[in-house]
Order: sequence, then C-alpha cells, then structure tokens
Amino acid sequence: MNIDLRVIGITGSSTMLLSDTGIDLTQWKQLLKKEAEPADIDSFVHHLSDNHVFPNKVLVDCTADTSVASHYYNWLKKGIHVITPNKKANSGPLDQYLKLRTLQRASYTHYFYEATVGAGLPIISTLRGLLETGDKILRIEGIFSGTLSYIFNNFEGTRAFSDVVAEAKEAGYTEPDPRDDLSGTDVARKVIILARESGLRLELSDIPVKSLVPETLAACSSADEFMQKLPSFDEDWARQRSDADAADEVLRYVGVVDTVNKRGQVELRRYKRDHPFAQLSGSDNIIAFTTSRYKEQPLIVRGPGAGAEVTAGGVFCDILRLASYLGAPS
Ligand SMILES: NC(=O)C1=CN([C@@H]2O[C@H](COP(=O)(O)OP(=O)(O)OC[C@H]3O[C@@H](n4cnc5c(N)ncnc54)[C@H](OP(=O)(O)O)[C@@H]3O)[C@@H](O)[C@H]2O)C=CC1
Ligand SMILES: N[C@@H](CC=O)C(=O)O
Repeated sequence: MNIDLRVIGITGSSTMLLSDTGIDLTQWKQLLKKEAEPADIDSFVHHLSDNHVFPNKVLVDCTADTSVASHYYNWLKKGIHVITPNKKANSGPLDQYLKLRTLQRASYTHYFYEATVGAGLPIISTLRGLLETGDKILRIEGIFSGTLSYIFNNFEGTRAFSDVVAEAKEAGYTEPDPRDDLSGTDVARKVIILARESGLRLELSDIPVKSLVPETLAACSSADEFMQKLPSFDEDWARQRSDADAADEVLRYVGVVDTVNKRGQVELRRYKRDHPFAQLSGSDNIIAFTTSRYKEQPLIVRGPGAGAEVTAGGVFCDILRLASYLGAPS
C-alpha cells in the first residue's frame, strides 16, 4: 500500500519520527522547510489533495501551533487523514472540537492523537477501550506532565529549582515555551482532552489551574528571558520544598477529571513519601482510571511521558494504526 506521509514541524519529536520511519531526513527537511512554512501550508495541502499517485494521504502535525491545528477540519474534509501530538485542536474551543469529532464519525477519514496525552503511553486508547466496552469513567487522576514530573522528582537536596527546569528544557520534555508547562496550561489541556473523551462538555477556562509561573515573569517577552529571570525565585521554591520535607512529604503537580461532578482540576499537592505519586522517577507520568469496572483498584498506566523518542513512538504507533485501518498487511 502507498501512503503519502507528510510531517509538519522539523525538530524534536518529528525528527525522531522521521528517523524511526527510515525516511531520508535531509531530503525531508529541505522539502518541509520549503513547503511547510506557515504561509505555505494551504498550497502544501492543495498539492497533497491533487496528488493522485497516492490514494491515501496523511498529514502529521508535530508543531505546537494553534494555526496549524485550525486547518484539521478542512484537511479531513478533503480526505486527508490527520495524526498529531499537538494538543491545540482537542483542547481549543469546545464547538470546534465537537465539529471535528462529528466530521470524523461521519467520514472514512481518520484523526488520531494518542500522543497528545502521555506521549507514547497508551492513554487515549486505554480510555477508548474502557468506554467502547461499556465501562463508566468515574475519575481520571494523575501526573500528566513529563516536565513537572521530572522537575519535582529531581528537585531535591541542595539543587536550585531553576537548574532543574533548565535540565527539563534541555532534555526536550518542555513545550517550546516552558511557561506552558509551569503555568499548568499543558496539564489543563490534557485534562480537557481526557474530560471530553469521557463525554464532558468543558472548556479550558472551566478548569481551575494553579500556575507555578511567578506573576512578574508571566509577562516576559520570550522563553529565554523567562529562563534567565527564574533563578530569582529559587529561594521561594527551596522554602516550599523544605516545608514539605519537614512533614515527610513531596510536592507533585496533578490533574483530575471528575466525571461524577463534571469538572476538572489542576494543582500542586503534597503527598506522603509512600504514596504511588511520590514513587516516580525521570519524566514518568502516572494516570489512574477509576471506573465502574476498576472501582476498588484503579487501572494505572505509568511510564515516561515526555521526550522526543517516546513522543515519536506514540505518533508512529498512530501511523501504523492508520495503515492497518486502511487495510495494509501487517
Ligand atoms: N516534547 C514532548 O515530550 C512532547 C511533545 N508533544 C507535542 O508535540 C508537539 C511538538 O513538540 P516538540 O517536538 O517538543 O516541539 P519542538 O519545539 O521541538 O518542535 C516544534 C517544531 O515545529 C515547528 N513549527 C512550529 N510552528 C510551525 C508552523 N506553523 N509550520 C511549520 N513548522 C512549525 C518548529 O519550527 P521552528 O523551530 O522553526 O519554530 C519546530 O521545529 C507539540 O505539540 C507538543 O505539545 C506531545 C507529547 C510529548
Ligand atoms: N511538555 C509536555 C510534553 C508532553 O505533552 C510534558 O512535559 O508533559
């Protein structure tokens, strides 16, 4: 089977994805640099729609761009499948999300986004599996940010908070602007995605979020400026950590989807050291599904939830799922 596969966004997860698929990176970088500049996206897609050599066309959006995500509806309408780790479409305005889902249900064009929550971890597919087999979701609770997991797992002893944030950025765990992680927005987007998948009709603004970005740094004009100024808050953070330490507790940043009360929540909490959320390492995510079937003991998915390699794995898995839906021999 022939699939015309195009990837928008060059660095991070997309670079890893292209190397995973064995595609010539240099050739693709040239093609994409030329064709996938924001202003050229329409002509890029026009070219795709007109390409009759390949009957199956898929666009993989590996950017974090809202404007790229705003094109999905038209692409799907043109019969172009869309695969993405970009959270912007599914956590954007509810009416647009519902429009996308309705279109998808009514057509044979596929829209896959497993890596939007938990990168390569099977979160969306686990949730879908529970719902499709008649289970009822009661609560989804967990540590949804690889960046914030890494930060609080490593913010120990005499280390400065800002140094650990810089390490998370260097490791490729953060969003292009780390304030999207530290403000809790990235976690809130994941909470909204899971809430909507579970049937709740919530907007991002319905989720109360505890931001970790100091007010004075929210207005920094660039991510670089923010990173430069962050050390001035190291002492505040050291105090919060030692307060928790004195109570034999750790700091953890958690998200909650409460389907019973139809709400979501994102906050910084303290947990006793023997709590499962306190036992994580690296960029681990942990997501606990409490359902009618898994009521006493929640179903738990745990593992690294950020980084180019695992994100590319999640996206690649969606590409293979699409190929199998389209009838490719396994
Ligand atoms: N990193 C991770 O662990 C995970 C990331 N994701 C999601 O994956 C996506 C990519 O993340 P990541 O790889 O870390 O980010 P990066 O910043 O490493 O890569 C984003 C790439 O997209 C390019 N880009 C941005 N806007 C456009 C545009 N309009 N047209 C074409 N290219 C564009 C950027 O180009 P330039 O540099 O020139 O601006 C950059 O090369 C995000 O949506 C993120 O939320 C999901 C799960 C985990
Ligand atoms: N920045 C995000 C990347 C994955 O969505 C995170 O840290 O979890």
